[in-house]
Amino acid sequence: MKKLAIQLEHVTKEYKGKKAVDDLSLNVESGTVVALLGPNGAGKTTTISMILGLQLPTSGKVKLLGEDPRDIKVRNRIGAMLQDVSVIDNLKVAETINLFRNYYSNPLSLEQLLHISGLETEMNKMAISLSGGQQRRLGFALAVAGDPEIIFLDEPTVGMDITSRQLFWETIRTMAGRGRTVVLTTHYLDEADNVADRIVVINNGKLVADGTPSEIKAGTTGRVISFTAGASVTTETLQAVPGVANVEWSGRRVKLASSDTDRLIVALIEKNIDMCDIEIKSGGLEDAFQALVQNTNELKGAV
Ligand SMILES: Nc1ncnc2c1ncn2[C@@H]1O[C@H](COP(=O)(O)OP(=O)(O)OP(=O)(O)O)[C@@H](O)[C@H]1O
Repeated sequence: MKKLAIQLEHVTKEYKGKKAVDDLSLNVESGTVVALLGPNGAGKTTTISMILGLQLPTSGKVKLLGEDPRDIKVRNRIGAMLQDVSVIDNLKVAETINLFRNYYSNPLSLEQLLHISGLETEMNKMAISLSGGQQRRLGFALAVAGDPEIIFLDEPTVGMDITSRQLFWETIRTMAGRGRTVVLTTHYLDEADNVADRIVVINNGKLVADGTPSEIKAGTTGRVISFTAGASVTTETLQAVPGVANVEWSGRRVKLASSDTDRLIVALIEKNIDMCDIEIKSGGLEDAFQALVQNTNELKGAV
């Protein structure tokens, strides 16, 4: 069996009585790329910051590489790029990278780090003068400067252009190929689909799905009904149909995600919704995600 890089046992984090993370249990094997998905406020950042030892859980246990995350020996073996990347004033890109390399006993070379962050031509620029996307790439170089065993990336590709994103994901796959564990959050589901070995979906602080991208997509959830709606159909008329929460429009074409498309189509017909060119199919990851989130919100509402 592979070694466990991360262990969460019944972890809960409360802020003023409100649970940001609610009884979350999760094991991550070394060498896996895990994408943590969930809508805004689902608890992804809070989960990562507890795994990193930046926040303590209200209850439950967190282990990183088998140890307490706050243990200094563990901290040297991990790298993190959090949402706000800030750069040091008065230092050039190469100087900033070298400063971080000096913290570690076996850092990657400056050349490697400039290459994987795509910052070779910017190496002599002041870090503060970089664009937002370039600063995130610098943040990535700093996160991996020590050649960490586990890399945490909180929405890493925000602000990056398409070329930078591609280089970035290639680097992540290469690192995973070298046995590194990568935990990332993203709102770009196609990226999670392409890069992750495993997808963990969180909603309202709870785990709602866990599997490979194809397992998540193949689940009973994530089926989609789409149709062209007649002029009388509005978001309000659709939301009055049982089982409809989110209505997605594209011109007159409507898309409804549901865990039970059979029941939903019957309900739409019963309500005399004016529809033509009806299609029912398994959705992509985006659809699976929408349906999972919608289902757990409905369950929460029903409690
Ligand atoms: N320091 C804090 N004090 C009080 N509430 C907090 C604090 N940090 C987070 N929360 C709350 O905990 C919940 C989870 O927040 P968290 O930032 O972990 O979500 P997220 O999934 O990372 O969201 P996003 O996708 O928007 O980054 C939210 O309701 C948030 O308002």
